[in-house]
Amino acid sequence: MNLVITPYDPNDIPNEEEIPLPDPRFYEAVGGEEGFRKLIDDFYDRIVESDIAFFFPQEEEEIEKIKTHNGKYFAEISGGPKRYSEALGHVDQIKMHKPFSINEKHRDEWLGTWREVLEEHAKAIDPALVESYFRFLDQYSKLLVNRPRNARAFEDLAKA
Ligand code: HEM
Repeated sequence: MNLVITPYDPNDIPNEEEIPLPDPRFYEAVGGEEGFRKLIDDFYDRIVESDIAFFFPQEEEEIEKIKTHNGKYFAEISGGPKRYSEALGHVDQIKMHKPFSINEKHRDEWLGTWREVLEEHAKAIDPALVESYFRFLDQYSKLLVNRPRNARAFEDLAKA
């Protein structure tokens, strides 16, 4: 499987409506509810150990909530049940991510973490399905970068 992180270019941001959703067969291919939950568990377990851990709560209980809540979103976009939108309606993810100052390095780390998870758990799946999921994340994450790369990071300011 070929999971490509395309470079972030502030002058070439995709239109949200034009980003193709992942192939809806991805959810079942990865093992439905149980299989998908394993992906999500592994993703957030790695995130809290990653270079972007500072964005996320560290308490076990809070991470559990995030796994359950955010997992519904990622399952839904992959062809799973529409539990996220049933609970919340339409959520503007760009607005939702505004409180977090995300730069392109953070995006790389976030996508790199997903790539590790997929390479580990989705080895046996049709690569085209996995690639369609990753391509969505790669494109959509460009909309969530909201801070220039060379801006002083919050974590640096906190250290100063
Ligand atoms: C670019 C790197 C990204 C960073 C650093 C990031 C960071 C965060 C943080 C800190 C939160 C709040 C804590 C939490 O609930 O998890 C969050 C929530 C969330 N993120 Fe991201 N995110 C990124 C990319 C994405 C992408 C590409 C998507 C979707 C394709 C996404 C979907 C979500 C969702 C669904 C939530 C929960 C929103 C809600 O409260 O309902 N994130 N993200």
